[in-house]
Amino acid sequence: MSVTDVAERQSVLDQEQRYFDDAFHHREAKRLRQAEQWKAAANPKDGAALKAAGNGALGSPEEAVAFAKYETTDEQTFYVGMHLITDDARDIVVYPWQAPRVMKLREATPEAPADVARIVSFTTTANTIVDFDERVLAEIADRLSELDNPDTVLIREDELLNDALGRQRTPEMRQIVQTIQAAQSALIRSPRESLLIIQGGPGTGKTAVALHRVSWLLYNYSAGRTMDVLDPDDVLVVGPNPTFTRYIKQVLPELGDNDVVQTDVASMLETGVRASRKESGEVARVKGDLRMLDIISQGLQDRIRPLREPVRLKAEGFPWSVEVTERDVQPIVARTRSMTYNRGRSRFREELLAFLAGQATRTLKRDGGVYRGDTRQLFQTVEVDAIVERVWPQLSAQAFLRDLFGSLARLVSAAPPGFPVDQLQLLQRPPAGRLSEERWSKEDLVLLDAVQAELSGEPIDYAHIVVDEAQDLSPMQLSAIRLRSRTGSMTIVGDIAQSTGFWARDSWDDVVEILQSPLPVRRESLTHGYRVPRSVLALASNLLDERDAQTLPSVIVRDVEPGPELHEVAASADLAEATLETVKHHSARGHFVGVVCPANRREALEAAFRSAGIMWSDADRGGLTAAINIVSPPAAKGLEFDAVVVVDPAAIAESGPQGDRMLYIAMTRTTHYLDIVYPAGTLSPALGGTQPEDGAVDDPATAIEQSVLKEQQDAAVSAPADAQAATRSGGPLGDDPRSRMVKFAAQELLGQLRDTVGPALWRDALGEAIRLLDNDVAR
Ligand SMILES: Nc1ncnc2c1ncn2[C@@H]1O[C@H](COP(=O)(O)OP(=O)(O)OP(=O)(O)O)[C@@H](O)[C@H]1O
Repeated sequence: MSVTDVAERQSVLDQEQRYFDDAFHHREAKRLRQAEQWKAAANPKDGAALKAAGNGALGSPEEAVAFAKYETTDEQTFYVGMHLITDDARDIVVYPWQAPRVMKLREATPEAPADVARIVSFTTTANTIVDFDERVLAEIADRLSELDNPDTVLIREDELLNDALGRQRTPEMRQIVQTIQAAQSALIRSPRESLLIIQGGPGTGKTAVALHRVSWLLYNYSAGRTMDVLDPDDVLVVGPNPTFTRYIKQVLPELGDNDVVQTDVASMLETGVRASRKESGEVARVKGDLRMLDIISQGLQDRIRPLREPVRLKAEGFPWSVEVTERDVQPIVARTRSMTYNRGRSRFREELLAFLAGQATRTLKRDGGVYRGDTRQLFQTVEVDAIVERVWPQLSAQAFLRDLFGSLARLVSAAPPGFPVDQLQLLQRPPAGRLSEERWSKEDLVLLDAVQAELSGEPIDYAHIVVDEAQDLSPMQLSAIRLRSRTGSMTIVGDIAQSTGFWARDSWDDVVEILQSPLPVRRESLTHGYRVPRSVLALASNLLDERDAQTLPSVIVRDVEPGPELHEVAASADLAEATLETVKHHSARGHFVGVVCPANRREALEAAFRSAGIMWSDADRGGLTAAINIVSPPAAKGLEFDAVVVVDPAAIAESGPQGDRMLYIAMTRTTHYLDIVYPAGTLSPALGGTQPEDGAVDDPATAIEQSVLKEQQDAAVSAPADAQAATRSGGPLGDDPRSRMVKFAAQELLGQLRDTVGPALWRDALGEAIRLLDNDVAR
């Protein structure tokens, strides 16, 4: 850069810094005014409320006022920051990132600049600008017009984004406001009144988008902006488990949104109990089936019984009594049984009393007696309650479910026609001696919640619900979420190729159906991979079948060295030590490490860590509190680390019906380093292990590889000598001009492949290219 350039840059920087200082002055003056208002508030509670609101709206005094500036073709300027800043005349000095006008500006690209001419991004320390980067969209567009894949090039050149992605990971996810990409922005601000489903491969930013969308909604539906106000505590964010919730929980507060309810599916439920029982897969399947709703509903109806024996109730202070029979009770039950169970019960009691009062009045009239009080009080409460209890027993959700599971007859009677009896038998279990001793499973909690809703009506509902990692939810879990949605306005994010567990699915169709939103359904996808390095994704994608491979990110932003490292150990017994060495290597370099370890290896690994004096946190229990974290494969969902060590991949892959998907999830948690530690002879061919002896093709990824190999061999047999030389990889290439040309052409080809299709299809595509080439040469 010439001296003049440096001087010019400095002068621009000084000018921008003056703007920043001025904005800072306005923001801090407002903070002072607010502090005065809090002090002047009538009571401390009002003061605290004002303070909380003010803090959210202003951000921290340490924060830079802005992170970007947009100049439009008609010479308007928009400074953009985390929070709105106005001057004394109430003119806007800095726009908050969620402002609709700003979001539109941020979706400008060189190809579709709309009215954006120039974008300046600022790098700051507190409110001091240390650097800035400017992009003139028209100039970039000119440069890119020559290229086939401008989008990819642009992303690779985006220093701010690449810096953000290359930063060391921490135990908590961070906000990404400054680098939100155009496609992400479009989803963040898609209409509130919809059921939005976002599908995306690992690390495409689904969680980030979902959380920033919450912030966007809260800003754009805040008081003063609309009548249809969305309060923070009217938004629910549901994740798969408490570890995930802890991982994401700082993003919204960082964005200034403090009171959003963030939880996991089990904690969201109203049950009053904790899960302490584990179900087999087949029981879990039945318990997650939506037909359980019918069983619960009918099971409760079955608890309302006829009054088999007539009951005589003595009228106090009079020589007569009133008889209650099934004929008297039956019409009352018919009128009240469509209500929720508990409401129906209390209405039944009221109507029973009204019936008794009517009988008493009639008898008094007949006998010429006089009673000045309320005739309902002529009868003993305990006697009335005894009838109510016989007809309509009082039930808690736990008591009901225990009784239901304790009796096959009850289950059969409650089940809808055609429900297989063997499945009902799976539900049957002997009740514990006392209700407090009953042990409940995760699946039972969802049922208890559904019973609770049938007993006493729907739970607290929310105006907007975000569900992350939604691909694994059972129909009953989805139904529990639906119960909590006031209008059907929801954001559902996940990845079908990461769907595992008892309710693993291959499409979002049933999710849409079960959520039954009356609002328009929008299905969107995110296709750029921001987390997983190219080489890691290439390896992990071998685990996917062809359909799942279609969900892979089509543009991969991260391209880092070294690629995945495979560590073979001679004997199983050495696995823990080898893992320990790898972990030590990373922690010595300050990497945030996740060790994804299957259950069968856990004990030995922990013992090795203990005897080496290594501190670690158990992600399944506490959270990601240490620099080294041991994570079970299911708990790894949604998390990310600088370095991931996968222990015994074969054991992970064999852990369940979607074991390969589970291993894929484990491998794709890394932003940089991946180490796979495995006992000799156990690495699957998909990950580069040797073929099974009988040559059996037991996994579709291997099938793809084999078919390519075979095509290459066939081609080698039939093609002329020159073509054979060209198609075989041969030995390492030299540095002569011909070899350099070949290398260059190969790299070009590879680059084009990367930019065109996902890694799972690369080999196929190359195979096909070779076949076409052979045909050409043969002609
Ligand atoms: N525009 C962006 N700017 C900076 N960082 C980003 C951007 N988009 C995504 N990221 C980062 O990429 C990483 C992956 O994002 P995120 O966890 O939201 O992906 P995901 O699609 O939910 O992944 P998974 O399916 O594995 O759960 C995170 O660290 C996130 O902050």
